Amino acid sequence: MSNQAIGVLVMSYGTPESMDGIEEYYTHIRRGNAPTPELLAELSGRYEAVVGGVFPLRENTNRQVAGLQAELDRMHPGRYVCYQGLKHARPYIEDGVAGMAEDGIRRAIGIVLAPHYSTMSVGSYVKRAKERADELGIEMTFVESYHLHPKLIEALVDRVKAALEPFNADEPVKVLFSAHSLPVKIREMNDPYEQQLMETSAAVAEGAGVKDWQFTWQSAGRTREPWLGPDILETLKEVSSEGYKQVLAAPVGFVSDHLEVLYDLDIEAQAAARSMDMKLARIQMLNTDPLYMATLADSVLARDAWNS
Ligand SMILES: CC1=C(CCC(=O)O)c2cc3nc(cc4[nH]c(cc5[nH]c(cc1n2)c(C)c5CCC(=O)O)c(CCC(=O)O)c4C)C(CCC(=O)O)=C3C
Ligand SMILES: [Fe+2]
Repeated sequence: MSNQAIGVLVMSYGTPESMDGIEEYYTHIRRGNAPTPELLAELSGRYEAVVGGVFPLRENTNRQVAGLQAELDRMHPGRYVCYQGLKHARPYIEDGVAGMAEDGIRRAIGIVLAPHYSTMSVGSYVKRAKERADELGIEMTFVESYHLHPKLIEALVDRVKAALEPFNADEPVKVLFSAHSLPVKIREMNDPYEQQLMETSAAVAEGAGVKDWQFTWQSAGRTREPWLGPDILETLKEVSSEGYKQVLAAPVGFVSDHLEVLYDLDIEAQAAARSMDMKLARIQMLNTDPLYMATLADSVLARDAWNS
């Protein structure tokens, strides 16, 4: 059975389904190596602190996939069918590709719910999808990044402006753009991740009229190898020692409310800022912002080589 529709594999990091699923999830992230009891307890503690039985990334990813489908239907009724594929949870990336094959899809486009390309992030999603698609005879192309898409920048500019409003306008505010750290070894691979993040940050700062900003990393992994820094906790100390009392966190490397934002920023960084007597606010995440949904849809259409 052949299906003329174009499959759209929407890929995201994935999150456990419940507290009981954290060990399996963490084992998958660690490539099959079960975490030590200490590591497991530490991660479970972070989820417990924010979610209380709900894992917001799952709902948000579901809503983003539905939002993209609706936007594609509006632009090209009936041409595209979205499937979900997660990196570390079910439905896995391979399950999403298999679902397309079951429906008779022969041609597909892959896109990741993360704007910036790294071989260690988007590159690994693409590799897994492509391997399964090759096995199943699906012709597949990929959106690699969309970090400077004008609608993405506009959505982030709106959020920075809105989040700056409640600050005291007579005192300086430091804007800290941030993203998930990666192992320092990406620098040897000529990886575009850092440059793309700097480009997004500079474009958003310019659009929002922000002059006083810097980029910082967050959420480095718990491994022995060195990760990109400085971490936001160090940067907050530095900014405090320079005399700042007001800071806005703009985690432009993420598109959804999830652990790295709700714990690492809203609980951990917030506590650090409070201890230094600084006011720390955060921009709202994109989630299903119509401008973000349009960014994804535009990027899919631009990759549709079969569109005559
Ligand atoms: C680049 C990047 C993004 C952004 C791009 C993208 O979205 O893809 C991202 C997002 C996310 N990372 C997340 C969670 C975790 N990441 C971990 C560990 C790791 N992340 C890495 C990279 C990234 N991660 C890497 C290189 C590791 C080390 C292990 C490995 O080499 O793979 C660990 C293990 C424990 C720890 O180290 O903290 C957890 C729990 C969640 C979901 C939160 C939720 O459930 O709400 C999200 C959205
Ligand atoms: Fe991560």
